[in-house]
Amino acid sequence: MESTREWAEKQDLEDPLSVFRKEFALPTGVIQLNGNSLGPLPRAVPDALDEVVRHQWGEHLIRAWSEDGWWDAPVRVGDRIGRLIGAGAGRTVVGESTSVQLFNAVTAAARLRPDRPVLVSDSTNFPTDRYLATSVARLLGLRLIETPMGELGEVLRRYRGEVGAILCGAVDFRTGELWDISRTTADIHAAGGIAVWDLSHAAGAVPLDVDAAGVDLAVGCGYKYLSGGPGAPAFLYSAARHHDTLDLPLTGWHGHARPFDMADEFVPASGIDRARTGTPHVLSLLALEAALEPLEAAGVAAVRRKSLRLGDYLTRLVAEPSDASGAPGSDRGLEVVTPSAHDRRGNHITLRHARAPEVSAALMERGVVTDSRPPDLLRLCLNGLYVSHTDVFDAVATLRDVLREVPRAGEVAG
Ligand SMILES: Cc1ncc(COP(=O)(O)O)c(C=O)c1O
Ligand SMILES: Nc1c(O)cccc1C(=O)C[C@H](N)C(=O)O
Repeated sequence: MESTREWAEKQDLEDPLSVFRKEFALPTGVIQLNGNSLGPLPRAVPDALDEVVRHQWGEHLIRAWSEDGWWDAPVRVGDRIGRLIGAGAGRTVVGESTSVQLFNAVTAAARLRPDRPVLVSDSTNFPTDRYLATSVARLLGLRLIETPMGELGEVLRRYRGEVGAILCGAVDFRTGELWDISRTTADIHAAGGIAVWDLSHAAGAVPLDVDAAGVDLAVGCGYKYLSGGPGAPAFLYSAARHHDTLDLPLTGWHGHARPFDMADEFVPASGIDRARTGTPHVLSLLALEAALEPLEAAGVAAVRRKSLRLGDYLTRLVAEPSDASGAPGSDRGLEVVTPSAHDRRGNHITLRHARAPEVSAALMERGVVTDSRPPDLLRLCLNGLYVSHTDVFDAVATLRDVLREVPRAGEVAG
């Protein structure tokens, strides 16, 4: 009987991934369901940082750039993230914020199609993506067309021959909807465009194969499913076929072919090294590197399988009668927004409730960490790497308690 806590506990006992939970320093009494915003602290990180700070920086000083591998870290960590997203070696670099890398990638993509006057941007994407696409269009004098992902095909048909860079979000940060990267990229190529994907809500959560999908450029956060910590550097991927012609706007000296020549002119490095910018944020970068270990050991495919099971379990529990009167969950004003099909959803489940911000705040007070997005969306991120069936059971039980107290819009609490 999956509506009992005992059933959930049994699933956890049989779960091969349950060993990975102890790799994270999860606070007692807290259920962490917003790893799509900030992943929890991997236990390996404090010791790794201690080593970097006290030993490498403290004792080796500038020698650490070579002796401790600081110089190579952006590409070394890039290769490790590359393996998680289906990128061959030498195609992914780590550094800067996601926003900076989005600017870098979209500008470079538009420059790969200098004769194309239109830049397309996913209107359902995270705001920073949309703001940056707008800025790139202004800077390069391009016409910006914003479209929801569901209507991209129509836009590509209408502007065929005119579209250059197209910036898409792989997973809708609000609804959790997952888009077909391979098919969409093929459609973009058929229209002569360059596909730039924001993989922030997909990397480390959904099995990806950016090389096989023909993705041109991709960017993603280091602090969500990669658990690299607040402000962890982002990654930038570029297909190898673009490396020689990639004209990135951020021409920092670490991306120079011979940085220590201290030459007058910028000559881009070959390969993905040209996407390096300036001195990397070494502490954050090495924290991210240490954070990757549990995910690498578990494997994205296994984590995804479990996360999908957890998502199915959560939606079934939410739909169950919520009280003795037999009222189904939806009668408490809840609606599941995220598509149920596995190939159409990312790793968070979004519920609609008229008072989502209050519900999320009340859950937080009771130790269930979720978040809400305006105006009425409650997001619950189910990362199979550290979230258990029991967590889901307890979170839904708490949600029911909260819904008894938080009235629907226009309803008096009772
Ligand atoms: C899809 C997406 N892109 C980008 C970002 C953030 O960019 P940055 O790390 O620069 O704040 C987020 C979340 O904050 C996001 O969800
Ligand atoms: N990046 C964040 C931040 O700097 C502060 C608070 C939240 C975030 C997030 O990551 C939000 C997240 N990208 C979202 O999907 O809404």
